[in-house]
Amino acid sequence: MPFDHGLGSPPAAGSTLDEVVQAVDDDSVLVNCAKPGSQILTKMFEFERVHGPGDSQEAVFEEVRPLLTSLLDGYNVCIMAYGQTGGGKTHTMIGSHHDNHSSSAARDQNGIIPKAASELFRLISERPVGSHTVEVSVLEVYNNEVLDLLAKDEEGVATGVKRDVITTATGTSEVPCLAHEPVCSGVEVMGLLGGVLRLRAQSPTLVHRDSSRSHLIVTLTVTSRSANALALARRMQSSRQEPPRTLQREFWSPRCARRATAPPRGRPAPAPPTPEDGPSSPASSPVSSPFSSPSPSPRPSISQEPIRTRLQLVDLAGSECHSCCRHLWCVWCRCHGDYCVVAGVSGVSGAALWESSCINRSLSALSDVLGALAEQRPHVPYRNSKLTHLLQDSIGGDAKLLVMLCVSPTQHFLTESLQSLGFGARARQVQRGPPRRKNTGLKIK
Ligand SMILES: Nc1ncnc2c1ncn2[C@@H]1O[C@H](COP(=O)(O)OP(=O)(O)OP(=O)(O)O)[C@@H](O)[C@H]1O
Repeated sequence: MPFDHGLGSPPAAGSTLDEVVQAVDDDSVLVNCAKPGSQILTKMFEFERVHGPGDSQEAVFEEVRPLLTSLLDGYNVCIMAYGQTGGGKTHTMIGSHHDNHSSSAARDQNGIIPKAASELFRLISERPVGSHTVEVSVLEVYNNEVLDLLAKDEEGVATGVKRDVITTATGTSEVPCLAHEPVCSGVEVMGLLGGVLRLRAQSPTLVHRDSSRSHLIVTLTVTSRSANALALARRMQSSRQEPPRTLQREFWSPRCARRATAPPRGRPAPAPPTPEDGPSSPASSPVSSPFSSPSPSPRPSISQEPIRTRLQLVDLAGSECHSCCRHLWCVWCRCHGDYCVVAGVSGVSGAALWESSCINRSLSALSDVLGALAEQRPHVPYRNSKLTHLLQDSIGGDAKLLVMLCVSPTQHFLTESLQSLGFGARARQVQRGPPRRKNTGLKIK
């Protein structure tokens, strides 16, 4: 990584002496350090897949691709990047050309979010027209506050509106009033994201000039409608009959409902609602309905209700060990809890220190949650931070979860790399139930 050689004296060209973290094969990382005057450290970590510095963004995305099929097959999916500041999380999740994701050079450098968004719409294009609709929401967790980056003020400008996280009656976490934007292509997703990324908190750290000081959570919510419901909708369209007005309420999002009556330019109109979309039966509707005719119609069933699945893409803020504890055997939790506050003596102070402390506390809370889940403790402290409360359903729930660890190979960042690898090892110990598929009746062709 560029910052690896930005501190201290750069190693001679081609030198690997400074590299103490190595990808030894497809699934193993070897940490091998013989620092003069200290004990030799040799430690092996195993993961599902390990990529070296030479691997392209496309190669990394290949790990993610199958999860998008899972998303359309009814699973929730969460992909998060974890690692020290400057370690390559934003590069991995978004890419290094934030502004223009569509030129071919930029496409090579695109990260998981733009690639996943276009792959998702490619997969949707292979399914029956109108069977899937997608909405995007963007949240930032900054200084332990949740900001809705798509929410607009009265003048229609996105400014980042503070939101709450609540636990619903069913025990899941939810953000009331969260803004969702309907999207129809990967380019549209990145256009929206490009517009709001400028709101994301950024400031320099000791090792990274453009460090993101907040956690970013981009969520693509897919609403899928079964083949039966679609067939019925088409029959209605071909007979040019209007659906009963009351049924329009059954779209889950008010924005979708608006779109059903007036689709924006360039977007296909969604299929009209069907009786199976909602609980109101034609008999109870005061409006004369085509479905009250004696002609046979598909029986309402669970499989005909729209289902929602969520793809959460998380670019975590970078963990940061300050120089007060930057030595080989530093215990990582010391600089990820309250101890961080004393790091002011190392040159970080005021707002930057507070930011840093909030980031480290929330990452510490994330690690605590993983620890509680790994040890199958009866209480999992999700609510100790907004980050873990928000991600509760993905970390401990029924989602397919992929954690991407971004580590530096150099000795200078050994402490941080060991900490990140330890976090990954802990995440692997978590034994959850198998990911749960939504709406078993949904048949996807
Ligand atoms: N694999 C890589 N190949 C080329 N450049 C990279 C790679 N990883 C990171 N970089 C570059 O290194 C710099 C830091 O990366 P990035 O912004 O992704 O770090 P980060 O982990 O998100 O940091 P922070 O947590 O401080 O925001 C960027 O300029 C990025 O383009």
